[in-house]
Amino acid sequence: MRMLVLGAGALGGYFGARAMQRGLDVAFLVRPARAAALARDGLRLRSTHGDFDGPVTTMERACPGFDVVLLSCKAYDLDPAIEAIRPAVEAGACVLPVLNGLSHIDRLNAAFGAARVWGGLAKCAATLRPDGTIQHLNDWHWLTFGEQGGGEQDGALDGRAAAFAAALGQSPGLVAEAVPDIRRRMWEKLVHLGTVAAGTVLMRASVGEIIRAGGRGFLLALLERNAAIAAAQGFPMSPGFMESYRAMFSDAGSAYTASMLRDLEAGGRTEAEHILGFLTDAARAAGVPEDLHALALLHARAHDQRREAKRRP
Ligand SMILES: NC(=O)C1=CN([C@@H]2O[C@H](COP(=O)(O)OP(=O)(O)OC[C@H]3O[C@@H](n4cnc5c(N)ncnc54)[C@H](OP(=O)(O)O)[C@@H]3O)[C@@H](O)[C@H]2O)C=CC1
Ligand SMILES: CC(C)(CO)C(=O)C(=O)O
Repeated sequence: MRMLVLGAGALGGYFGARAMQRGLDVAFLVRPARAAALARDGLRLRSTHGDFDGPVTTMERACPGFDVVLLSCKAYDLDPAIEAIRPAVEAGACVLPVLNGLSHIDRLNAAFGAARVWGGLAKCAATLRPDGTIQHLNDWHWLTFGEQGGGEQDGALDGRAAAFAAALGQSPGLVAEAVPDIRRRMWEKLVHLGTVAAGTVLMRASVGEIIRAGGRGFLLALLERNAAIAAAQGFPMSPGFMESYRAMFSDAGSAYTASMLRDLEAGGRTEAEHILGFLTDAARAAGVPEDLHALALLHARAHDQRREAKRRP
C-alpha cells in the first residue's frame, strides 16, 4: 500500500510514522520549510506508545501512484491542499481526511467526487512542537474512516477502506478501523470536540480547571446542546456515548484541552469558523440555544483581531 500524507504536522506526522512502522510505503507532501526541517532532522515522534526517529520521503509536488492520501491540514488551508493533492487523487487515490468538523467533506466531494472521498476522524491528541518534534499528548490512537456511499446515507464498504484498515492494522500506537457509518461517527466526534473546544477556548483552561472553578454545568450544557444539534441533523447520540462523555466532562482532575486552545495560546490561527461557526449556525437552525457557542466563536474571532494586528495574547 502506498500512502501520501499531506502535511507532516501533529496528525500527519503521527499517523505517517505509525504507517511506516507497519511497513507501508509512505511519502509526505510538504511545503519547503517543513521539507527542509525533515531533510535535516528526520521525523521525530515522542509517544507513550513508542517513539519514531528516522528519515522520511518528502515531495513538494504530488504525483500518481498512491492508494490513499491522508489529508491532515487545518481547515483554513483546505483550498490549496486540495489543489496540492489533485494529481494523486485524479490518478486514482482515495482521500482520507482527518480534519475535525464536517463541512470540508462537501468541498472535497465537489473537488473529487464522493466516490474518491472517504469520511474520516482521528481520536488522537498530538501537537507539533516548535522544534519540529511531534508530541503525542495522551494514549488515544484511533483512526476511523469509511466510504461515504454517495449522498447523505452511509453506504456499504466497497473494500478499499477495509483493505487500508487491514494494512494499517491494530498496534499499541494505532488502531485503524473502517466503518460503514462514518457520517454518524463524525457527528459523534463533533459533539465531543465541539464541547471540549468551545469550553476550553472560552475559558482558556483545561476541563479539570473549568470544573474546579465551578464550571461542570457549563461543560455539560455544551455537551447536551451539541448532542441536540446532532440529533436535529438525524444523528442522535446513544445513551452509552452520552454517559461516557458526561463522565469525561465531570472529571475534576482532567488536564484535557482542545487543539484549538493550544493553537490560540500559541498565538496561531484557529479553526474556530470551521468548528464553532458551523455549530453556532447549526444550533440556530435546530432551535437549540446558541449563546455559548456564539460566545466561544466571538472569543476566537477577537483573538484573530489581535493576531492579525500582531498583538500577541
Ligand atoms: N492535533 C490534534 O490533536 C488533532 C487534530 N485534529 C484535526 O486534524 C487536522 C490537522 O491538525 P494538526 O495535525 O493538529 O495540524 P498541524 O498544524 O499540526 O499540521 C497541519 C500541517 O498541514 C500542513 N499543510 C497545510 N497546507 C499544506 C499544503 N498545501 N501542502 C503541504 N502541507 C500543508 C502544514 O504545513 P506547514 O508547516 O507548511 O504550514 C502543517 O504542518 C485539523 O483539522 C485538526 O482539527 C483532529 C484530532 C486531533
Ligand atoms: C478532541 C480531540 C483531542 C480528539 O482527538 C481533538 O480532535 C482536538 O483537540 O482537536
